[in-house]
Parts: sequence; structure tokens; C-alpha cells
Amino acid sequence: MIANFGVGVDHLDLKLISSFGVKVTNTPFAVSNATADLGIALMLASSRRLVEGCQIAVSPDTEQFAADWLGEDVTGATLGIIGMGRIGYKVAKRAKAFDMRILYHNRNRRKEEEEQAVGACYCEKMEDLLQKSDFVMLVVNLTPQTHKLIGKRELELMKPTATLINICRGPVIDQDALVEALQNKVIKAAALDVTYPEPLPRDHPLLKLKNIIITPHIGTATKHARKKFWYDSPGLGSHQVYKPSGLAPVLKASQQRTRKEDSIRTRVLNIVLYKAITDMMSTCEVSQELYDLKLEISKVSLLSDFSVCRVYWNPTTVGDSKHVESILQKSALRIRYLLLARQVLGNVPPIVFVKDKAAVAMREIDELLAVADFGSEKENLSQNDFSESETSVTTSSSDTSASSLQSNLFGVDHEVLNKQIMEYKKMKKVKHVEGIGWAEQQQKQLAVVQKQMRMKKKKTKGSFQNDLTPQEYLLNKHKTDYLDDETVSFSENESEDELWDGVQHTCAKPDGLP
Ligand SMILES: O=CC(=O)O
Repeated sequence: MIANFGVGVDHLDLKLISSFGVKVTNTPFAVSNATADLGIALMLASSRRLVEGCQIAVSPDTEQFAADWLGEDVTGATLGIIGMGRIGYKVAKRAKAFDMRILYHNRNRRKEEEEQAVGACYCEKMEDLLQKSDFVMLVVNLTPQTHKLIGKRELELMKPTATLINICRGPVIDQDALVEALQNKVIKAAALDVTYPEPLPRDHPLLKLKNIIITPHIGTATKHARKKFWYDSPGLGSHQVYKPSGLAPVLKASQQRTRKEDSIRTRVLNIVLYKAITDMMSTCEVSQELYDLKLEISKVSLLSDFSVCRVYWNPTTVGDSKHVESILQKSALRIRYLLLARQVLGNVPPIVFVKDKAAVAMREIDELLAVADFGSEKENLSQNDFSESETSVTTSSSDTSASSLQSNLFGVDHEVLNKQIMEYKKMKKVKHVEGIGWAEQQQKQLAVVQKQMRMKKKKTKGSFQNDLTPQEYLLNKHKTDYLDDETVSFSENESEDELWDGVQHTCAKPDGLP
């Protein structure tokens, strides 16, 4: 698998790669904010001549600031966005805050409510957008269709006062045509985060122009975006960016193999994470309050698409569960950070603490069995009291309603249970005598029970019961994987909604093309 760092995969020969059966993935959700921010930064820097201004301010030759040194307003100006995909849309959101008039051109028109949310008007023809915009921002993928999308003709359509901003890929602009347009003031200025090649040869004519700002392809170069690359990079079972249909049968076979391998790998990773997390919690390194809880972790379970890591905690060993949940919620981020920082795994999905209901039910069952074996505390107390007070014994042993209540304690009828156990033991003896015959009978019984369970499962599907009684637990035990548990004590409050999406759709369609 080739896990591409960032959204664009234009630098990869996808056909060739896939002919080797190798998957390619990208991280489309990780880059959007940082790249949109840079687009706005370039627009502001260019309109307000920020780089030039900075040079004037720091130059040893500067003696005074000229009053007629002016820039252009962004507020109220028209921004034309070419490519209204994920990044383009984020640019529009930001531009709205500057009270800009927003035009966009895209392969597919956005929904009306999406347009309204950012106040963007669709231009079906790119030419219209070019003619009307004060700033033209390019936010498309590089494909054969977008190669040299902006050439001499398009530049000539732009206003002579307009600025061209490119935050996608250099070859989307015909660079020779741009040099000429800037030299001849066909357009006012350009602000480019991308060129071709990168970096430009030191004697390139673009570098000699005054009406240009060039940055070294830093759209995604923020700490947070780079961290998101790690989080978004392929999870187990992620999809391919490129899947040529001719290879479908080969891919299907390899996918089946991959699924099996994935499940083995997931199990191994669960063990690795369980060990690392329990080690962490046995010291104060996450936090003193987490350490003080002395919480027991029953298991760690990565979802097969690697979108979340569930950590099951045993609530029977701790007190107030709200307090515990709030500590766990706070600790989830730190634990994940530590796992990443220590490179326990290259990538760790968001951690979600889940109350282990099975553990609660197991404890109830233990208590129940203890009562069945040794009698209730009340009974014991009464028996102990015997030597001291005859009346208490009389009351306890003669109170039939109390004893029938006891026999139904925790919803389990102990008499019936006992009978079943005896029958089972009897059958076991018969098995030794009848051999094969017994197994057939058992199989029939098993088939009936399985059928009943399947029918019950259908009925109860999707509604995991919160008040699980031991009896229900015993019935559900074999049919309900407690991955379905909905008691989550951590919701992704890492402001990583996008990351969450990103992990799930790591290889969703790339940003919009015009
Ligand atoms: O250029 C950046 C990216 O492709 O993510």
C-alpha cells in the first residue's frame, strides 16, 4: 500500500501502481482547513502588498513611509473560486467573513443550501467568473482536464486589476503565459503557493517580477494538518483511490485475503494497545486522577475499519460512574497522544472508553451463584443469630413467601436452574453409554435453541438493553457481541469531526474539479 501524504495523487502513476496490486490512499480531509487558510493568506498578502510592506519596514534604507503606498480592499471585492470541492468551499466560508461577493465554477453545481450558506453564486461558464472577479483562486485537482486550465486566453479574460491565486498545482496554469501576462500588466498580480517545477530554477522569470508572491508549496504545512495526516493515513481495511475495473477479479481475491490478514492484525494490535494502555494507567503519566481510579480495563477493541479504538472498562471496581466517565473522557486524548508520541503504533484512531456491561452482568452472576451456594447474607445473618435468638430463626425458616422470593433472586429461578443442571449431568452420563445417539439428539436440541435465538435476535436487533439482567445476559451472551454497546463515555471532542469522516472515507473522491 502507498499511503499518500496529502490529497493530491497526481505525482503517482496510479495505473502502474495498481497493476502491481498495490493500493494507494490519500488524506483528503486533513488538508482542507490549512490549505483554505493559506489561500486567504495569499489573497490578503497580495492585495495589501504584505511582503513588499515588510521589506520596506525592515530595510536599512527606509527613512520614511510613503503616504501614497496603497493596496487593494478585500472587503467587498469579488472572489472567483475555480474548483468548489472541500477546500474551495472552505475558502468560500472564510471569504464570506470578509463580506466578499463569491462566484464559483465547478464540475458539479453545489446544493442550493450549500451555496446559500456561504453566499456563493454558481458560474456555469468559467469565462463569466474570470471576467467578473477581482481575485481568482484555483482549487482544483491536477488532471488531464485541468492541465493548463488557465492559459493566455483565460488570463486575457480577467480584469487588468485582478489577482490570480493558485493553491492547487502549478501545471494548472500555463506558466509562460502567466509570465507574459504579469510582465505586460494583463492582470495585476499573482500569488502562487505552487509552481512547476518546485522550486523554480533560480533564474526563472517569475522570480524577477515585482507583482508576484511565491510561497514554497506550504498549503498543508501546519503542525495540526501534518498531525492529521498521521491520523488520516490508511486504516486497516481502507479503500483504494484507484481501482481499475479490469483487475476486479484479482482485486476481489486479494481483498478476501486482506480481510483475513486484517482481522489477524487487528487482534494483534488489540493486544499491543491493551498492554500499552494498561501500562500507562498503572502509572501517573496520563494523570494522577486516572491513576487514582485504579480502573480495570477488560479489553481493547479496534474497529475493523480502524476508525475507533474502544477501550472497555470494568465499572464494578469503581464508584461513581459519572465521575469516572468524565476522567476517562479527559484522559482519552492524552492516552492517544502518548500512544502516538511513543509510536506504539504508527496510527492510533480516536479512543473511546466503553463501560463493560458484560463485566457488570458477570459480577451479578457471581453474586447470584454465591447466594445459590451459600445462601443470602440475610439468611447467614439469621443462622448466625440462631444461637442468640430462636425467634429470628423461626421467622426466617417459616416464612415461605420470603423463601420463594429468594428462589427467584435476580430473575433466576434456582429450582429450575438446579433441575436443568441435574438433567444435563444425567444426559452426560447417558452420552457415555449411548455415544453417537446422544450427539444426534443434542444436535437437534441445539438446532432448536439456535433457531429460537436467531428469531429473538431479529426481534431485539439494534436495541441493546441498558438494564441487562443476568438472565438476559446469559441468553444474549452467545449472540450479542458487546461491540454493539452504546455506552460511550468519550465523544470525539477533539474537534476532529473531519478527521472522523476522513478516517472513514480515507479514499473518498478527491476535491471537486471544474
Ligand atoms: O499539496 C498538498 C496536497 O496534495 O495535499
